[in-house]
Amino acid sequence: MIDILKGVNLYLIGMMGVGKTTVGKLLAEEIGYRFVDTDEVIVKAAGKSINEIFAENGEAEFRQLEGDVLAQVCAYTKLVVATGGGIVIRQQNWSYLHHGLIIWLDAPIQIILQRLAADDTRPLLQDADMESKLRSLLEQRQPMYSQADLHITISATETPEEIATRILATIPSILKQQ
Ligand SMILES: Nc1ncnc2c1ncn2[C@@H]1O[C@H](COP(=O)(O)OP(=O)(O)O)[C@@H](O)[C@H]1O
Ligand SMILES: O=C(O)C1=C[C@@H](OP(=O)(O)O)[C@@H](O)[C@H](O)C1
Ligand SMILES: [Mg+2]
Repeated sequence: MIDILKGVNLYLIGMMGVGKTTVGKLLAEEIGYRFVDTDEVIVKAAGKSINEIFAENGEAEFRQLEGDVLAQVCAYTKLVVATGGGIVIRQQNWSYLHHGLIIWLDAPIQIILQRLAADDTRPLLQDADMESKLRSLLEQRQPMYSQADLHITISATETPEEIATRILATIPSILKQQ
């Protein structure tokens, strides 16, 4: 796997709660890559939480920081990058994502709802009607997520380890197509 990837970065995209951060760490361990989470880099650089950035600086500034972080990490190789779910909405981010292999983790809304029902760290989901909010975000973003090189649909019972294994098993076939 390491040989055929030739150091190319893996970028995980997809909705909040699909498991980009969780699965990304496992993928990196498995293939001996370093793991980067764009949200973690932003939080460290800003010295405040994602909630605080959204509340105090606004979403537009968060998106600017997110794009800046992506541009910086693209200079490195051998990375698994877990992105934030909204990274796909800026067209210019795609020029960076396309430096590597883009993997869309996709899960039914019901799975995401279960996972994030008690979560208060995603400012965009602090809405009385979380399900409608998720549906409208997905509707808006789906055409962009579908530009990924690899589409992985997750079932309710699949563990992060199983998902990472499935991704790694599928990568050789997409590399051949490119
Ligand atoms: N395959 C899985 N099965 C069960 N729970 C999961 C799975 N993947 C992630 N989770 C849980 O779902 C929540 C969101 O996962 P996270 O990796 O933060 O998603 P994302 O980075 O895509 O927003 C976390 O509580 C995590 O532990
Ligand atoms: O979908 C989004 O717009 C967001 C997703 C979050 O990351 P995760 O996808 O890792 O939850 C985080 O970047 C921020 O709360 C905004
Ligand atoms: Mg994440």
